[in-house]
Amino acid sequence: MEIKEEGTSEEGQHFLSASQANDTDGTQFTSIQKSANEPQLEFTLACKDLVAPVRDRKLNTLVQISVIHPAEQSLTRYSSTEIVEGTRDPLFLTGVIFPSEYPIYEETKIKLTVYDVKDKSHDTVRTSVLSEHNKESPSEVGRSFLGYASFKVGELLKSKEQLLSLNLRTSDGGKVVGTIEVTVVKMGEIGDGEADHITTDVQGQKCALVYECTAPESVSGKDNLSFLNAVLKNPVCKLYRFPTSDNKWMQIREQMSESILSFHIPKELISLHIKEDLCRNQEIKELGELSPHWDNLRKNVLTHCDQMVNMYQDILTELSKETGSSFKSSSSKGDKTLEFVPVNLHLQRMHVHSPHLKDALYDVITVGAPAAHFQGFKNGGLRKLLHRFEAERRNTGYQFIYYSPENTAKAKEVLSSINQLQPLIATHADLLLNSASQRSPDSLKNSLKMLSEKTELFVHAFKDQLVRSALLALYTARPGGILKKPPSPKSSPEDSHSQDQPPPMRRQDSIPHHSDYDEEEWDRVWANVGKSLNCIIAMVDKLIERDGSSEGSGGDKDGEKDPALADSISSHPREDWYEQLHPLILTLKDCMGEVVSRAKQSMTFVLLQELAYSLPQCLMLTLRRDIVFSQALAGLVCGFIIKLHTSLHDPEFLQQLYTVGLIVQYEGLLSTYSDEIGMLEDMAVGISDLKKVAFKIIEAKSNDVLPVITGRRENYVVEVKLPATMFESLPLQIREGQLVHVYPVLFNVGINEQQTLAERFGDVSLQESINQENFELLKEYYTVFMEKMPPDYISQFQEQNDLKGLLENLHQNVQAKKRKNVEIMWLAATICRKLNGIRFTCCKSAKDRTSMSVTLEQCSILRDEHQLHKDFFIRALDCMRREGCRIENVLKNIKCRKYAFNMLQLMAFPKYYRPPEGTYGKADT
Ligand SMILES: O=P(O)(O)O[C@H]1[C@H](O)[C@@H](O)[C@H](OP(=O)(O)O)[C@@H](OP(=O)(O)O)[C@H]1O
Repeated sequence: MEIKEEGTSEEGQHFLSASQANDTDGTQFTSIQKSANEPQLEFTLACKDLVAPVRDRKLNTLVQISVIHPAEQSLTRYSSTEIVEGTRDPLFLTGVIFPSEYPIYEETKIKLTVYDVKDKSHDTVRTSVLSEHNKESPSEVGRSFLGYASFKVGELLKSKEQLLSLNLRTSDGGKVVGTIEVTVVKMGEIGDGEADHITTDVQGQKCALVYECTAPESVSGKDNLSFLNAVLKNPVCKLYRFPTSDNKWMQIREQMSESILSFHIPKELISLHIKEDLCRNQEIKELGELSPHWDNLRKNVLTHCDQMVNMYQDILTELSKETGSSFKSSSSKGDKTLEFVPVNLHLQRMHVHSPHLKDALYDVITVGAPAAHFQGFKNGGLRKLLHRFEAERRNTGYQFIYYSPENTAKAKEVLSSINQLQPLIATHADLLLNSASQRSPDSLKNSLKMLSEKTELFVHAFKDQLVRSALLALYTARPGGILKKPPSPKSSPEDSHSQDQPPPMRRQDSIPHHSDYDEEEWDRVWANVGKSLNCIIAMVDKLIERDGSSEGSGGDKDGEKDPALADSISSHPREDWYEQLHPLILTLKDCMGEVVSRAKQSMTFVLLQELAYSLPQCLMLTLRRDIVFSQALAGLVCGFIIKLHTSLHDPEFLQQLYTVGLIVQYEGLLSTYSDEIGMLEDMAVGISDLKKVAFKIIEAKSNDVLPVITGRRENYVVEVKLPATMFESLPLQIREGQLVHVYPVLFNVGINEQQTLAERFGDVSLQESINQENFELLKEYYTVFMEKMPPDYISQFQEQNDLKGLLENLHQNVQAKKRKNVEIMWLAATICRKLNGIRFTCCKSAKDRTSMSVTLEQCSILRDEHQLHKDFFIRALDCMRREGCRIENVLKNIKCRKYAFNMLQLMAFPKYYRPPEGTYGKADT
């Protein structure tokens, strides 16, 4: 019989669709699907009275689960249990789960093969697909066959109490070598009080394990899940049962899913960059006539900028070929065409069903640290590169005007406001005229209100010294436009500080004053907008007043009009209002046009300065920042959508969304040594840049549920769609479009051998300053949270959570000069969970160290929140690492079931970050 391996990203996880599977070879099979999103079948295993091949040998056993699909006769390896040591009656904690997508039917046959493991270092070190000729696969090395049993799924489901007790037989089918019990697990389906007592002897200790569940409790709402499944792909599911401290069972479903957002967000973002840069290039072209010096600079900038846009377009074309992709493997980290795509992004979910407690979900997004791998780290990462770039720009005396990053950002913001507000004001002005022509006072008042609001915003956007100083600078750059003193932007504190130093703009020092420049002209142009709005307001007041008075005095008590007044009204024909307002609106539009043209040019001139200095370095830095941001944003959007869907039922969470916003906590495991310093420097900036992102929740109008991004580099809004029924259940503020802000924080603790080197011979200051800065950010969020959430909620919240104590503890740990202080990560993660935040764990590839950390976090939660029996902590940890979702993650990344650690590396790891024997080794990463 042919044997295939399942459970790899290549084969096992790309399941047949239900319709495909139901009709294989035209034969109909009996479906066992219960509900679209629930696993189809879950069972646990235990053996009894196993017979050892050699007398008195203590058995170390595992069960390998294989599937014989009814349409084929070949055997597909599906999963394994963990190894239970030293007993003839092993009770396995790792169960078997067939997720909703898996083609399994009542006719499907399951084969259970029990092995005695002699050498653990060989076990689980399996390749993904067995070679046809190699019958003795690496998985058989170090283990010997004890016996097997098989059953049909239908037999199990129809059995009394959904339990089968099967004889294990030798390969010739003759001798019975023990029994194996298969018990169906119905997570959340056993009513309160029902219990199934199992007595077992685990590792020599007798303990009565009670299998008991509380009433079913939907943890996230089934409707939400189906919607969520539109963005999550290729789930890998694992099942465990662990004993609690009062000797009952808890059940754990572990799920790991890819997301199509891995590719969708980068594509959206690159399209936006292209749009933004094309628009900027056009604005630079439209700067008007410049002196030969500036004109040459402009030409040079445009050549480079056009090349850059072409490059983004090429990347987008390449990415667009990746239709349907939802995963970038760790081995593709350095691929140029996939640079914007996050590495190994997954939702890692733990669903806990434990006695007496409500079901709980714990989500962590695992992803490779956002970093520009293709560009490399020879010169460091963004944090250092940006800092160096600014310092050089500030200190180089050359023919450019130095605008600080704050000023450049401000210029982009002004340009963005112009582009947004000008069309809006024009629309509201037209609506006002429309109301006027309909002679509708109420509608006129409403239109005027909207017009005034937007115009005030518009006027406010230019209330900045930067616009004035840039106008002056631009004037000097025009042919013949020269000044005595160089214009210098004064709005940033850094600049006022640098005023004490000699001014850097030496070229302009020698330029004589140009007497023609009228510095007040801009104020006049700008003020004219306000003035023309005031004229409109006055006119509307007048029109409404006249209308009111004519109506009020013209009608008698019966509502009949005085014929004399009726005459006077008819002398103001209907189009009067329109005609009165029309010229004023035209004036407003003209004044606005004048402001826009000047402000746009002056702000574009600021951007030209930034670009003109150190081409192409400046553009390469922007590219690097875009790449890192894209990876970070893809993860964030994924985390946000998952959080939203799983917490939609929680009114406090929804209130938190629009009153406070969400904390997003990143755990970094990078070392501060060699290339990973650069990665950490990239990551720190990428995560900090997420502050520029806000979310808007909108109603989905079609089946396209994918988020849409709007905005430009300084300011993005991600529109997340919800189906009508869910959208309607949201608070009014969110439905009305109030933005949801995010507060990203990063805590990094290097744990590997490289970090040991950094601690002994290198420098850990980068990690220290990141942790300190981010502690301050976390504290700020906490303060806002306490201020803005309702007092009733806060008093209850404080009773249940000692957040203040946790923060104090974190602060002490951040200050302490302790090596590999992983306490920082546990505290930061706990605070994040308690604050309802979004959790992330990252290392270089999100494969090995991340897997250790995320499994440790899961087991620590089970211990602290779900009373995991203390004697089973390590066993639970080993189960998850040996047979859980994370080893599948390694497999799907590098096609090998081994964490890429060697003994030496592991010796440097903190104790609980070391995987069990047999699961690690030299891997070709
Ligand atoms: O190349 P060796 O010496 O085997 O070291 C590995 C590390 O031990 C792993 O920790 C790295 O993976 P993670 O970044 O997922 O932890 C792993 O990263 P990679 O999978 O990206 O190559 C390697 O750096």
